[in-house]
Amino acid sequence: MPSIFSYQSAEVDWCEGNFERSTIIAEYYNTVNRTTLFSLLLLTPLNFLVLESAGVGLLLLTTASIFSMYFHMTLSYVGQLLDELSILWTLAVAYSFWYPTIYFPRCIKTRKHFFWLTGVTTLISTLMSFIKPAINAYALNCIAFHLLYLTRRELKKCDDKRVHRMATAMVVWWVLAISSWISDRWLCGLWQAISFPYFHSFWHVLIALSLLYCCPLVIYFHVSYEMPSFKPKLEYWPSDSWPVVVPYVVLEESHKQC
Ligand SMILES: CCCCCCCC/C=C\CCCCCCCC(=O)N[C@@H](CO)[C@H](O)/C=C/CCCCCCCCCCCCC
Ligand SMILES: [Ca+2]
Ligand SMILES: [Zn+2]
Repeated sequence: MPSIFSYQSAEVDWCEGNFERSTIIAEYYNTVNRTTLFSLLLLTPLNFLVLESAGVGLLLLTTASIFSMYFHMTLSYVGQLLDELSILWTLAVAYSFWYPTIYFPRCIKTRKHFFWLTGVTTLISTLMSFIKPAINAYALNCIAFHLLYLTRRELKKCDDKRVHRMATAMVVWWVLAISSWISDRWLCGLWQAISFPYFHSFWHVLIALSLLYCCPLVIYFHVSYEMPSFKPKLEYWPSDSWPVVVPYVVLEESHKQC
């Protein structure tokens, strides 16, 4: 019986061929393409200026990215669980810190109670994730649908064009990302037949781009709900008109918009 640390002991194997470009890296392109890390490096200084707690989220996202590299390098059972559980706990921390109070379930009165609810739910999910690891990634992807629902509700109340522009960019990149993820999972035979089994690599790039827009939006709504003495504004670096931009949040004098 192989050890849980052994190469290829994971339940999941992505479409890219194993050990084709290296003898120690199972899926070369899925391992070396680390856009998440690069985009986070860009986001870090910009977001820290606004919200100190964003640092925790960024640290967890960086950890998730490193575990994902380890997973694709080894395709081990431990690698798969580290990859999935680090995403689960990052989402849990993001929900506990930044989930708007107005969306709390009726029985939850304070953020402290919500923190406990998130903690217990995540702990139970962590234990359940060992039962059938192959379905964990599907469950994690479903969380994006809840984020889509929240975004839709927020956009209905908000007429700031910059917020709508950023949310559109986030959703467009996410649609492309999830299409690539599903293509790699379900249509691998087809991609191998045309010698192009790299859609999981595209997923890494595209989900990182979606997160690049998601993080400032999360901060924007957090500040507008929980820090009423500030008015957040979404900006793009170096300027709005550039084709490639880094989005970030600035705080102006209080005058609530959304
Ligand atoms: C100020 C900071 C705010 C941070 C809030 C953002 C919280 C997002 C938390 C985690 C997302 C990490 C996603 C990176 C995944 C990289 C690893 C990976 O590719 N793993 C795969 C295997 O290698 C695995 O199969 C993938 C599993 C599915 C992950 C699904 C994550 C959904 C996250 C939702 C993204 C938001 C985009 C907006 C949607 C409208
Ligand atoms: Ca593979
Ligand atoms: Zn991956």
